[in-house]
Amino acid sequence: MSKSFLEVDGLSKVYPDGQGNEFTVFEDIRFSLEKGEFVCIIGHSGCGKSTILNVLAGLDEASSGNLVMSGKEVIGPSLDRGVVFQNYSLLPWKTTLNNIVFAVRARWPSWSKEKVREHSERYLKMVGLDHALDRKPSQLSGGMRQRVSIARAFATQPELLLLDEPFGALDALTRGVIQDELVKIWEETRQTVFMITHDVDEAILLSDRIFLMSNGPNARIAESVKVDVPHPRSRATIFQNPAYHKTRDYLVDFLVNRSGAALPEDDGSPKFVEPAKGMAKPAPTPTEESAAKAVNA
Ligand SMILES: Nc1ncnc2c1ncn2[C@@H]1O[C@H](COP(=O)(O)OP(=O)(O)OP(=O)(O)O)[C@@H](O)[C@H]1O
Repeated sequence: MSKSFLEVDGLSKVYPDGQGNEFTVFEDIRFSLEKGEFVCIIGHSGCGKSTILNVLAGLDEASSGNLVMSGKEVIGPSLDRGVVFQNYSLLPWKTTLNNIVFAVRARWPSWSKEKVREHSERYLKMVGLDHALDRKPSQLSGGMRQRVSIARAFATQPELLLLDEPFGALDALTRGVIQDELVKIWEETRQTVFMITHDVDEAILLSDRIFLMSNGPNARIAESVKVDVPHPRSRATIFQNPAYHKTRDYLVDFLVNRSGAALPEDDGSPKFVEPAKGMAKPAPTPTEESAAKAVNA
């Protein structure tokens, strides 16, 4: 059987609850990613999204389970996995360009100075920052800093890019502009991305698939939702596609009505659903009996 690029098998995270008992944040998390896929994960606060991302990054350890990328077990952090957090972590004493150069040089130590510079500039151009190469982070807006962080992460071409709510701290207008830039840079590079977001529209704009997590404790990745909207996508036109609305309705219904009790398949893998082909799980129509119970409750 052919293996996927990334295989996550039976991951769980358990903390002591401070009263001598254990608290299971999530359990039996199973999923796979294919090379070049963009997958977002959505779930209510506290279900364990950041913990899963940190485990993928090698910055945290799972209590149990396996993680295999390109046939090799993932242990500890590596340049093969790049991370962008909500709060940009640029080196304040270096210019925009040199923040990228620093990372590119670490990734390819044998490259010439010219090649490193040309490569770094190309990625800054992709996020519209070629006019700000010589500015220090303190001379950039929050949105510009986050664009540098994204350019830096893509420029080092990690096998897997992990984005933890990268736009969470930005205002809605800036967020929209950078979402379009992220679409553009991903269209050009087609890197494999795993991203956390709380924004349903952002997830649909960016993803090939969206993982839906049930609420914690004992959270699971219950569903894998296909986003059947052709690439290239743009914020300005995506809402014209009927698949966008069907997918959106499906996600909102999950988050509002179903995330408390949603379960994956019996083998632990997420249920695969394609909302564009019709609501895979319509809300149950109330029967006379259930309606009477609801009225009398
Ligand atoms: N060091 C720790 N000790 C005990 N519990 C922890 C620790 N770190 C995280 N947790 C708990 O693990 C759970 C998952 O946290 P995590 O940050 O992964 O959730 P999340 O889904 O990313 O949340 P949010 O959407 O709010 O960012 C939370 O209930 C949190 O309180």
